[in-house]
Amino acid sequence: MGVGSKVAVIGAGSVGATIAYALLMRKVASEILLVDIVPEIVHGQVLDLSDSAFLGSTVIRGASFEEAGQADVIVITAGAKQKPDEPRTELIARNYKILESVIGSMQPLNKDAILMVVANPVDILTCIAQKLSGLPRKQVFGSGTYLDSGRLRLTLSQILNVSELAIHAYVLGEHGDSQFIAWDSAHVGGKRLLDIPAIQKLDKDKIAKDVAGKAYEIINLKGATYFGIAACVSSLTECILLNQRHIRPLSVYNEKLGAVLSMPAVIGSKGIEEIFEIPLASEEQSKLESSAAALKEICAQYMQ
Ligand SMILES: NC(=O)C1=CN([C@@H]2O[C@H](COP(=O)(O)OP(=O)(O)OC[C@H]3O[C@@H](n4cnc5c(N)ncnc54)[C@H](O)[C@@H]3O)[C@@H](O)[C@H]2O)C=CC1
Ligand SMILES: CC(=O)C(=O)O
Repeated sequence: MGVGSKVAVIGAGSVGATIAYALLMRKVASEILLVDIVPEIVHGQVLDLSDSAFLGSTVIRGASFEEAGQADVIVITAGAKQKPDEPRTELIARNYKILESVIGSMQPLNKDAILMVVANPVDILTCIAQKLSGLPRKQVFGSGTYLDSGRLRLTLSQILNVSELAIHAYVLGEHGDSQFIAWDSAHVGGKRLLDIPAIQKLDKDKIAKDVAGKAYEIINLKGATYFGIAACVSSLTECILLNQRHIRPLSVYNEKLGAVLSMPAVIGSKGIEEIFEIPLASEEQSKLESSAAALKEICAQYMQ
């Protein structure tokens, strides 16, 4: 556990509360501060979550926006969620206002805070948060395609019958409809995935479609997704508090493309320590560039 470390979770709905629960179970922070615009939600979630806190020694409590702004790690989940079949980008008008209000209410922010954006559309909101927060860019990133990459690794692990942890394969670009799989750089146990016969005969377009469509499928069935993202955020928080320097596909600013979107990045106690340029096939590079162009344009509209 990061001794004395405080993690603030803004937005105590399904995603915020499940992240708080995952953090409690993972025992990574000393204190979790839960914040929401609706005080009754915070009160109810804190009462419920505190019943699970005996499994660790983390304190969970409600807090003000000002107090949350002084935390070591601030996770922003506040925002509207997708309706069935609604693309994430359609949330931008509603969630831009919420993000502006949340960041404004937390000012002045702890200058060393790491701000992790989870609310959607995560790439565009991260781009806006980098500007509004006033923090250095390396301290502000989004959960990006870490969740999508986990969905891909789960599928591949079932095909190859090996642990997900043995598979190094990324979904990159937008955490949304224009995402793509970086097949060319993917490997398992030191072997290129594309050299393995079981992978060669796969319908890769179908895999990409299923991975990108998994959130839609879950939302159609039960209204929201929250367990997968909670696992990702609790793991990223641990990585920050313990300076683990794992490489994760996260929404980060790409200098060359002038846009925020997912690339593999080293994450540690100072936030994004380095962005990893990985080899992409020419078709993958084109997909990355067109994702970047679309995201850059939307972000620019909100930055004027
Ligand atoms: N990046 C990712 O991979 C994922 C992102 N999400 C996104 O997370 C967001 C939250 O989803 P859910 O928790 O399911 O929604 P939810 O509706 O259950 O919770 C949202 C919470 O935000 C609160 N809120 C609204 N305005 C606020 C403000 N100004 N300040 C503080 N709190 C405010 C609401 O009161 C509500 O409690 C959505 O944008 C969703 O699309 C969800 C799953 C995965
Ligand atoms: C909702 C969302 O962004 C996801 O589950 O991927």
